[in-house]
Amino acid sequence: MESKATNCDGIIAKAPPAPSPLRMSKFTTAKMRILVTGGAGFIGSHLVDRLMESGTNEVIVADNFFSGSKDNLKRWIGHPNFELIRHDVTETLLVEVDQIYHLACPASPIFYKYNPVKTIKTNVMGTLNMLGLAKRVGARILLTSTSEVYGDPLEHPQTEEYWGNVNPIGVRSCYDEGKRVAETLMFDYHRQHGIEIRVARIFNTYGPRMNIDDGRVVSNFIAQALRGEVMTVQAPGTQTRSFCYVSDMVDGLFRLMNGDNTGPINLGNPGEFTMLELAESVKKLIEPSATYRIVENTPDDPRKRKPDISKAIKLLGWQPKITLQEGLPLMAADFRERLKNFKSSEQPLEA
Ligand SMILES: NC(=O)c1ccc[n+]([C@@H]2O[C@H](COP(=O)([O-])OP(=O)(O)OC[C@H]3O[C@@H](n4cnc5c(N)ncnc54)[C@H](O)[C@@H]3O)[C@@H](O)[C@H]2O)c1
Ligand SMILES: O=C(O)[C@H]1O[C@H](OP(=O)(O)OP(=O)(O)OC[C@H]2O[C@@H](n3ccc(=O)[nH]c3=O)[C@H](O)[C@@H]2O)[C@H](O)[C@@H](O)[C@@H]1O
Repeated sequence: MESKATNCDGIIAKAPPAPSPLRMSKFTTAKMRILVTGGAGFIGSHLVDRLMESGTNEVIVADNFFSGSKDNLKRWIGHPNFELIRHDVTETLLVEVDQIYHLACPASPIFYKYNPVKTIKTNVMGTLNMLGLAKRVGARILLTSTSEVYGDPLEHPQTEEYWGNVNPIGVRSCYDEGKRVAETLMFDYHRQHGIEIRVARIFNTYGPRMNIDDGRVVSNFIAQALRGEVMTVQAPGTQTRSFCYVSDMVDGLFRLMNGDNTGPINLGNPGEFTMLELAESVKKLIEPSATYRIVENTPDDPRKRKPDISKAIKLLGWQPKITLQEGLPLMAADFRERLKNFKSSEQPLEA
């Protein structure tokens, strides 16, 4: 079967490995079989919901539960179309699938800096293993790369043509450079072996189900505001980010996987806010009594970030629908519920 996908240079790659004979049979009633690595995490579990709710897929999640949790998937455990495998992507995995969404990688800076060597292994060996699987079974593979490939950007907003400004030896490099190598591997497998690839560059995404102690800014501010703690704005507070609500992100990933373009494609919400503005929004929309203070920042924190999403609009017909003003209260409702449950499960211990 000829690959219709064009790569970033507009070049049509050689034909991909053939999918299984079952998949090619016009008599098959089999559902599309989809592997989601990192499917127990924040974005992954929302993606699993979307794939399972369609009713036309079998979904296999492979996750080592480093930053994800079975809780995120509890509504699907036991469903005949769903399988959950405890698996570390730095090891090989042999499963017969048609599509692979490769998300496995800790995403919060606190988590990815915890064991930086493991983060690099996850990005490099994990992506190699998933590409090897894609090659063996003829599956299409999508990598969730990141806006961090642009580093501390010298161009603003960031287009896909920008090559980035990344410190190769800093404390964020395990993630930033790891994802850059993962992208390189995707395109080399595409050019050399004809693998059908899709590369999404995701910009800061937030929403229900983020870990309450995830450490990223939106979850930190909301959890702090709801717990009556002071919000920690890292200096100088004028650094910017563009925040995308998770349902919009899942829709973008789905369109990219099922469209004809390899990417890389920026997926994010172009609305740009300083961290001080974010703290003010949390105060206004969620907890009027909330306060903030400026605290020390970490090295190499990008000073500004905003996606140019012209390609996603043109090639995927995609753009985010949910504004930060709409998304923050939706996330806060989920956090309120979970903090309440946490408190009530703590009570017997205190008694
Ligand atoms: N959320 C964002 O703002 C954002 C932005 C850019 C890119 N991304 C990318 O999207 C993906 C998902 O991010 P998220 O926010 O859901 O993070 P997350 O930490 O909630 O999810 C990552 C999942 O991968 C699993 N995992 C980590 N290392 C693994 C390994 N070696 N083997 C198997 N499983 C492993 C974790 O247990 C977790 O379930 C990541 O690849 C991340 O780099 C996210
Ligand atoms: O979107 C991306 O591409 C990447 O964004 C994140 O990186 P970062 O933007 O640094 O995410 P946060 O930790 O949420 O920090 C955002 C900003 O908030 C600030 N911050 C963070 C936490 C906090 O408590 N207070 C605070 O002001 C940080 O200094 C930073 O300027 C993560 O690296 C990845 O999830 C993802 O790949």
